[in-house]
Amino acid sequence: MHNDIEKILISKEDIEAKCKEIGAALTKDYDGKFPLAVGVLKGALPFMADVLRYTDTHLEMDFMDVSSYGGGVRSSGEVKIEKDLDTKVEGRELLIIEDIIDSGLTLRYLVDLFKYRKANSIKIVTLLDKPEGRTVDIKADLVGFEVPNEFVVGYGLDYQEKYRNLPYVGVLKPEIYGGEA
Ligand SMILES: O=P(O)(O)OC[C@H]1O[C@H](OP(=O)(O)OP(=O)(O)O)[C@H](O)[C@@H]1O
Ligand code: HPA
Ligand SMILES: [Mg+2]
Repeated sequence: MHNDIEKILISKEDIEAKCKEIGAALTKDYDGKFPLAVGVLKGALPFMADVLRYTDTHLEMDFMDVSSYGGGVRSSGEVKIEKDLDTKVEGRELLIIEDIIDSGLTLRYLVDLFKYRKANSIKIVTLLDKPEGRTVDIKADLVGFEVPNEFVVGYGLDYQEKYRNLPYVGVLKPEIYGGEA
C-alpha cells in the first residue's frame, strides 16, 4: 500500500500533535456542556476517534453516513444520506467532525439540515481544509491543516475505498489514479 504513495503531506506525528491541540481547544469550548459529536462517515472515523480521545468533557457520539464522491476524485454534486443520526438534534450543541472540506457541498448540506432540525449551536472541526476546492461558502471553526488542490488519501480519506487505513495523509502516484486526477 505504501508503495502507491508519491509523497507524504502530513506525517503521523504531526496528526497526533494536532489532535492533542484540537482536543484541548474542544475541552475548553464545551466545558460544562454535553455536546453531540457527529462523525461524518466514513472518512471522519480515524480523526474522530483520535481527537475525542483528547477531549476531556462529557459528550455523546453519533454518526451520519453521507457520500457524494462515489469512489472517484470528483464530487457528484449530490449529497446522499446513507445513514441518518439516531439522536434528536433539537436544542443540542452539535460538533460536526470531518476529515476534509473540499467543495464544501457535504458540510453545507449537513449544516442546513441541522439548522432545520433546530440545533442550538453548530461547530465544525475538520482535519483538512482544501480552500481552492470550494464551490460553496462554508468555513470550519477549527482546522487541522490546509492542503493544496490535489486529491489526498490516508487517515480516513479514500480513493476507490482504499487507503483509509494509512496513518498519514499523502498523494498517490499519478499512475494509480488512472488519469482521473
Ligand atoms: O467538501 P466536499 O467536496 O463535499 O468533500 C468532502 C467530503 O467528501 C468525502 O466524503 P465522501 O463523499 O467521499 O464519502 P466517504 O467519507 O465515505 O469517503 C469526505 O470524507 C468529506 O465528507
Ligand atoms: O482530496 C480528497 N481525497 C479523498 N476524498 C475526498 N473527498 C473530497 N476531497 C477529497
Ligand atoms: Mg470518499
